[in-house]
Amino acid sequence: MVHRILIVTAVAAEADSVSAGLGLGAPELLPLPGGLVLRRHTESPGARVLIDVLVGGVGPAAVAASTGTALAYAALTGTENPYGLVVSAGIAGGFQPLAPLGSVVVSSAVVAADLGAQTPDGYLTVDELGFGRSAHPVPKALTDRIAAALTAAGLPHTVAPVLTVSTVTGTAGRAAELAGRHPGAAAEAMEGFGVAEAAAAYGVPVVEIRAVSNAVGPRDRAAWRIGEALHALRHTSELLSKTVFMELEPS
Ligand SMILES: O=C(O)c1cccc(C(=O)CC[C@H]2O[C@@H](n3cnc4c(=O)[nH]cnc43)[C@H](O)[C@@H]2O)c1
Repeated sequence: MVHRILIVTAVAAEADSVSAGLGLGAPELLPLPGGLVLRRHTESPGARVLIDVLVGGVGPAAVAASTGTALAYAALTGTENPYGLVVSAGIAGGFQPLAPLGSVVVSSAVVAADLGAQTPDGYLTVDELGFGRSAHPVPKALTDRIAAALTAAGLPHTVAPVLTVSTVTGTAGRAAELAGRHPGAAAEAMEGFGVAEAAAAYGVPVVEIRAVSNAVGPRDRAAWRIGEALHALRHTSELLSKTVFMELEPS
C-alpha cells in the first residue's frame, strides 16, 4: 500500500528547502488543474512512501484553493490511495520569547486569528458568531512524534498553536492583541488555516510546521533572517523524512 503525504508551502523558496531536505532526489513534476505543479518525491520506483510538495500561494484563500485542488485531484484520479497527512510548511513570525529566530514551531492547533468580527465588546470568532470554525486541532500523537525527532537532533522547537493571519503583524500593539487573544501561540503565518480547511474537507489530518524568520511585532524587514529559517526548514524536512514521515501508517 502506498503511503502519501502532501506538503504545502506558500512560495517556491520554501518548497525548495523542503524538497532538498527530503533527500529523495529530483522530483517528478505533475501538472494539476489551475496551473499548479506537484513535485512528487519517491524513495525509488514502486516505492511505498510518496511525498508531494506543492507551492500553494501566499495567504489562506490562495492556499485553500490550491490544496483543495491537489486533494480533489488525488481523490478523483486513478487507483492511488488518498493522502494520509497534509503538512503546511514554511517560514513564519515568532512570538517572543516563545519562538526565537531560527527555531521551529510545530502546531498543536492551526488557528484563524482574524476570521471573525470586531464588536464594541471585543473580538468574536466565527465559532462565537455561529458561522463555522476558527481552529483545527492537530493529533497529539503526531506532534509528539515530530517533537521527539526534533529533540533527538537538538533542533530548537516549540509545540504550540500557530496563528493564520491575512495581514502580517507590523506593530507592537497588534502583536500584544494577538498574544492576549491566543495565549501560548508561538507563531503567525498566512496559510495554515487555509490548508487545514481543505484537509478537513477530505478528512485528512493536518499539521503546520514553521521555521521562524522574524519576530512578530514592529515591522523591520531588514531584521528578517530568511536564510536561517529556510535552513531550519530544510533540516526539519530532512529529520522528518528519515523518521516520522516514513513511519506513518499507510491509509
Ligand atoms: O524573500 C525571500 O527570499 C523569501 C524567501 C522565502 C519566503 C519569503 C516570504 O516572504 C514568505 C512569505 C510567507 O512567510 C510567512 N511569514 C513569515 N513571517 C511572517 C510574519 O511575521 N507574519 C505572517 N506571515 C509570515 C507567511 O506565511 C508568508 O506566506 C521570502
